Amino acid sequence: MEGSSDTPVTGAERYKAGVLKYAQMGYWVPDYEPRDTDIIALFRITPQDGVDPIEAAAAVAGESSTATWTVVWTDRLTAAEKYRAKAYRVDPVPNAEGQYFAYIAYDLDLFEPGSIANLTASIIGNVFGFKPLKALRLEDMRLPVAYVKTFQGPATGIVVERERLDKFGRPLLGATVKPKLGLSGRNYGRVVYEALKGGLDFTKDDENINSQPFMHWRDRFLYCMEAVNKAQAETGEVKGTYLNVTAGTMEEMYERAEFAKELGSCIIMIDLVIGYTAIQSMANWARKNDMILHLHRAGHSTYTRQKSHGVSFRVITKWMRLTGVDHIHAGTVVGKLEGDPATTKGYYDICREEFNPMALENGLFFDQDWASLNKVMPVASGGIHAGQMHKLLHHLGEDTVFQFGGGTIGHPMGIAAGATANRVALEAMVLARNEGRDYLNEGPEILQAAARHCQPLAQALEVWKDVTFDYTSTDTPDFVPTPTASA
Ligand SMILES: O=C(COP(=O)(O)O)[C@H](O)[C@H](O)COP(=O)(O)O
Ligand SMILES: [Mg+2]
Repeated sequence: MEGSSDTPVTGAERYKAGVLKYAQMGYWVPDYEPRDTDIIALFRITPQDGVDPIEAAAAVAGESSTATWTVVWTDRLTAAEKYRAKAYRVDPVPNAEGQYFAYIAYDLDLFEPGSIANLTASIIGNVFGFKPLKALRLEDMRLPVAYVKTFQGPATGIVVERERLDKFGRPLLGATVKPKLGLSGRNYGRVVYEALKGGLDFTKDDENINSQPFMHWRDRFLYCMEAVNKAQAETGEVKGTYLNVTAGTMEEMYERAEFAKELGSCIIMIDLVIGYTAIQSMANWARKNDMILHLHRAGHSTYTRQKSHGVSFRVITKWMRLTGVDHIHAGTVVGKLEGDPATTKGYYDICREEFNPMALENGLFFDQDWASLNKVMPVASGGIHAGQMHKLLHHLGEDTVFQFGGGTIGHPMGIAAGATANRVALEAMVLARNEGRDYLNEGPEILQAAARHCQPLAQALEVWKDVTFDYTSTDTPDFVPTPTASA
């Protein structure tokens, strides 16, 4: 797409006081070839009626890098041509009238090394409120190796986490303690103990458990670690409970993390709502203290879920791999919360691959090299139960944590029985997979066969047999796989 009024104004005219279109100021460069060191952002733009998509893309490039609404002569005191972000490609979004994909390249020098706060202050700083746009969504980013290498990446990573836990060859199992709020420390610890003793690897605090009047944080930590130690002694397995250290200040979070360490916990937890800088600080702390760091993505759906406006969760996942969390909630596909299968696969690939090739059908618009940063363990959580085990293993693979809150604690015979049902269902499914069976299609029979020798599983299948969450996804990819010649 080109038009004469998009042509950059050059020479003395360019810096004459007044207002030029963003494209004329040099933020639209259709023949630009991004450099290997450029950061590239892909935005979905929905211009206001009558606004030219190219000018809208140039405006986003301008406002997310050096521009303001009018020409400023002080540009001439800088290497302005280098620092200007460059919109270089605008494509209509398939099957979505009025929406366009705009590709924008940013010079590496625009960003402070190792700071998500700085990256986001530019890329999602002012532009989302820009009047000429009806809506704006950051769909994906290509992060150059030169930039990736300025971050520490996951403090522990999947490989070392498995070594510390001494658990291999199967997904890990967890449970969120329920009810979310209100239990006293002693009752809370009892849930943790029963779930771990029953067969789970982990339990976890919910996102909103911090230090409320019904249970102060030190009580929670003390009772939880007593439960972990007892369950470890009785099962001979390493167990963990994600102690949520989320608090109102960094000082308070450090104090809670130190206490978790003092009590011998192998893992702590934070919520996404604490903010990028706090997450990076906690990841540094976790690396220094040999602690696994679990991230609950609390709050993300306020800006990730709608397709036309906000930030895609794939971008948040990329930022989180840089910051250095070891676990991230990434969706279940089959559970109670948003998660289209193809889109969710994109998130899981970002967590676990060394290199992500472009895969438009999974929402991945760029090749992404992770430059040896550790891998993040994706966590599947939210409305899942033992009867879905074949689907979970099929969609989400082996290096993941399956977390059943209600699906453990709601078991008719109690928490330990709920945990046993999940462990037996998982082991039966992994065995079937390892034997080369078509475990996805034969899943229900495999579970029924295992349930003949495991009453807790039989009861779980009976009580939750019809529970599914079949709703239309809001966040779906815009591209379907191109059929191959032989297909
Ligand atoms: O408490 C739960 C799940 O409880 P339950 O297992 O009882 O449904 C978690 O907060 C959600 O999974 C978060 O969602 P997501 O993982 O999508 O961020
Ligand atoms: Mg929760």
